[in-house]
This record gives sequence, structure tokens and C-alpha cells, in this order.
Amino acid sequence: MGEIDESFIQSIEHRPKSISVEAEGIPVIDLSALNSQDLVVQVGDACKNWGFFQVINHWVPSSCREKVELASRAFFRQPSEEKRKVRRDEANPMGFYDTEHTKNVRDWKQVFDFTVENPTVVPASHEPDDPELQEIVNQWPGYPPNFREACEEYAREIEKLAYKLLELISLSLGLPAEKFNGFFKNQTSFMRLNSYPICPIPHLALGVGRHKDSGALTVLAQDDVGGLEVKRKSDEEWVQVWSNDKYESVEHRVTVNSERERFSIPFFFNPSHNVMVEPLKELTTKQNPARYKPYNWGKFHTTRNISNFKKLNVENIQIYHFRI
Ligand SMILES: O=C(O)CCC(=O)C(=O)O
Ligand SMILES: [Fe+2]
Repeated sequence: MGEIDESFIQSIEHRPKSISVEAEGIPVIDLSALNSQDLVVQVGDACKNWGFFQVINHWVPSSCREKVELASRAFFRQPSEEKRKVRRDEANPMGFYDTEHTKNVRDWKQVFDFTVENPTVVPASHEPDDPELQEIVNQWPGYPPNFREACEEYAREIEKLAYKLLELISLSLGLPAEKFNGFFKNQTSFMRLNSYPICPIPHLALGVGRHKDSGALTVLAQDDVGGLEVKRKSDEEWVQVWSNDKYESVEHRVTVNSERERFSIPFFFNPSHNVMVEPLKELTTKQNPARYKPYNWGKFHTTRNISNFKKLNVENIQIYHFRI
């Protein structure tokens, strides 16, 4: 194994397949389509049958996206000592980080996280009875000089797109367009710049191990390198709970390669910390009762972050733990 840290090595059943199969028919949704009812049907079908879809004509200016990509590349290209100046730690979960573990195996990646609201209010601890709150404040590197501006501008654009998608999802569930919007006042959303360096052992490691994103919606931009693998079917976790399993959560992972580094930028659209996530009354009946107990988003997310932080020998908290 030479000098490669063993913590990166996936167990045999989770290693990437040598040949990846490109799925056909992944929904591509044109957001500029004039027939809005048709758009809602397309989003509903995509959520039910796939759990993810590509959007085109989404109004996010390409100049804004290019600016953040260049800033991201410039930041990650720096030596580790520079990046570590804005390292995330136990006190501040935002910033640079290169030792994330997914399902207890280390990911072959480096990240830089920042919250969309600055500051963002979250629970001070994962302890269920601890009411204390804390403010998370973003850390910004000095290089490249326009890094903060590029990140903040891009986040605002993606936030608009996320609201648009949320409204389409709500309509597709037969609910009013703005049904979910209130949950996002004082949102805990954050954006992540991902860098997946060239990997000498791409058959043994993963950029991100299999997982389900725990937030509301993830809006992801990626470059042309490829590597995202999605298990077909469904949507994100809170939609799964709120829709009472009508839209399920989708598992995905990222493979790496030995030729090109890859960059991606997910936006994790998350509700306010005090939101209780539970199946919506409108979507439950006597015949189809609630399948989940209510859970507090802030505590759920904080617990998940703690177990992400260290290599623990226990399973991370998952929504199925709240199944009735
Ligand atoms: O890089 C990607 O394509 C996806 C990353 C991802 O799944 C995540 O950060 O949760
Ligand atoms: Fe993910």
C-alpha cells in the first residue's frame, strides 16, 4: 500500500466497480419551459422515480459560476499550511477540512464549507435536553482575494434556484407552492467547495462514500470530470419524511480517478434549527398514517456532524431511526 493511509480503503463490497454504467433517461428539466403545470409533473415524476434530476436554463449566471470555480481551484492549489489557516475544528464547523469520514472510511477529498446566513444559529450541542444555541461565523481565506465575494454571490444565486425547486416540489405533492418556505427562515443551509485530488488507488477508495444527504434539497454543480454515482430512485431526506415516503431519499457516492482532479459545489438547502421534521398532515390519512416520529432538525444535524467528525465505531444517525 506504500504510503497511503489505510483509513481510505473501502471494504470489498463498497469499492467502485471497474466499469461504470451510465444510466439512460436521467431527467433533464428545462426550467424556462412555458407550461408550468407540465414542469410540476416533470419534477414530481423525477422525484418519485429517480430522486435527482438535472436542470437547464436555470438563470444562474455562468459568469458567477465560473468565478466561484476559479476561486475554488486557486484556494485548493495552495499548500496545506495555507489552507489550514482556515481549518474547521470542534468550535467552528465551517472552513477547510480534509479528513472527513463517511460511514467510518476516510473520503479522498478536501472541502471548504461556509454557511449561507452569516452568522447561522444552531444548537450548541447534540444533547436533546440542552436548549443552548450558538452562532456559527464563516472563516474566509485571504487568498484568492475575491474568494469571499465569489462564494457569497454564487450562494445567493443558488439559493434563488433552491427556492424555485422547493416550490415545484411542493406543487408536485399537491401542496401550495410556498408550503415549505417558512421552514427556511433562519435557514441552516451551507455550501461546500469539494476538491477530489488525483488518486493513486481509485479502485480502493472513494471521493465520498455512499450516503444520503440529510438536508432538504441539494443543488450540485460539477465539472466535466465525472464520478458521481447515484442509486436510482427518490429525493432528499426531509422530503422523504415530510412526504411520508412518497418521495424517498437517494443514496449516492463519488468515485475518484488517477488522471484528473475533480471539483464540485453542492448547496445543502437546510431548514431552520428549530424546525420539527414530521410527515405533513396533508399527506397522511387513516389508511396511510405517519411513518415517522417528529424530529428536531437542529439536533439531528448537530448529532450527524459530531459523528462525522471522528472515526466512530457506531452508525451515524439516520432518518430511519425515527421510523414508527
Ligand atoms: O461531488 C459530488 O458530486 C457530490 C458530493 C456529495 O455527495 C456531498 O458532498 O454530499
Ligand atoms: Fe451527498
